[in-house]
Amino acid sequence: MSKLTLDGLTKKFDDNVVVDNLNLSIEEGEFVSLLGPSGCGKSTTLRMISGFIQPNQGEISIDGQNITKLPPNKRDTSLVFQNYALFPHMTIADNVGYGLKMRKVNKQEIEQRVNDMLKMVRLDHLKDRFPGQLSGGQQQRVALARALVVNPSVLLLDEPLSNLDAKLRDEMRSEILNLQLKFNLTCIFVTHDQEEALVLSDKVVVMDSGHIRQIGTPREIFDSPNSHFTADFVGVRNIFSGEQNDANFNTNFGGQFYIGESNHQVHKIGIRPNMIVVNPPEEKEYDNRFKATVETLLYRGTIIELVTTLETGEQVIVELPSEKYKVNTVSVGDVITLAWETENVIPLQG
Ligand SMILES: Nc1ncnc2c1ncn2[C@@H]1O[C@H](COP(=O)(O)OP(=O)(O)OP(=O)(O)O)[C@@H](O)[C@H]1O
Repeated sequence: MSKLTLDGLTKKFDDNVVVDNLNLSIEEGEFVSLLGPSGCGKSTTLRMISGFIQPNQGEISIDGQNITKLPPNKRDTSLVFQNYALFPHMTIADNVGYGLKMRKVNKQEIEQRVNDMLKMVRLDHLKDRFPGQLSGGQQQRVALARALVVNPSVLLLDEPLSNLDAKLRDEMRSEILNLQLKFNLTCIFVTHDQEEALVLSDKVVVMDSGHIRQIGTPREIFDSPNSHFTADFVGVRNIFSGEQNDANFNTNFGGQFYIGESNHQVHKIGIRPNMIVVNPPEEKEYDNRFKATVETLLYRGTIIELVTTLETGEQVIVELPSEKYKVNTVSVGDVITLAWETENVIPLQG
């Protein structure tokens, strides 16, 4: 039996359907990310699971028990918010112990569990402070401790890292993963950041306009996005529309790319910018080799980004590793050769 099941979950605000007939099963100990752009219904889904929003239709079950109508405090879930949502006039220890107090756990046990949890997130030395006296990263660790101290069956995380700077975000990611493994937690993590979803998750659920577009392991989502939407979301910046003709793909611009045999008709293809080779040696064979003019060049630290145009008019974005292509190897206006292997072409269903 799955730990958590969403069955036909639907939420409307007035006439606006923001979550549309969502079906999803999550296994015990699984870390699942809901990944999608702002407004696609991720937070609404999480709030329905936690009980803060009632669905119009559908059912939510934990361990096979229908919890759809239960109030938040009767569900075995904890929600961690993006803005921490700590109680400003309570000490850190009281914040962490709040859920236990509400559950009428005795004082001595509360103290013990709060201390243990604060040690776990390395904040026991700050337990008498107030939230305003802590940094953003520390406050987020308190919020995590507060969520975990009640031993939830399912931990719900709503963009918990988006207010933190890059370095702290990395640290918190590891912290969350360590805690998840330690407690074998079932986690649902909402994010619009593809890297975060890929790093943390066992399973990624890509959402668009209230619908699930794709479910897969991080590797499946990254290597084999099934649609234009998912491909675009995970960094496949070159997507061409057109028609397949045997092993070739004729783009709407009139270019012809070799894509090899395919089991089904392909109407779009994608190629990652880092999979395109610039000025390969003449003797090296590629299925696809085209002349292109460099339109813009952007130095982005570890990579150099080129926007180029093929003779047939397709725009092709290329990312070159900076260490390999020194300054002035390629300049704006240059006509260069682009090449890519057929195996790096991603067929898209739509
Ligand atoms: N209480 C509400 N009343 C009316 N519309 C709402 C309400 N809450 C959310 N919405 C709308 O529902 C849609 C989905 O919102 P939701 O917060 O679930 O998206 P999201 O994917 O989590 O986006 P974000 O990352 O920006 O939070 C949006 O169009 C939003 O404006």
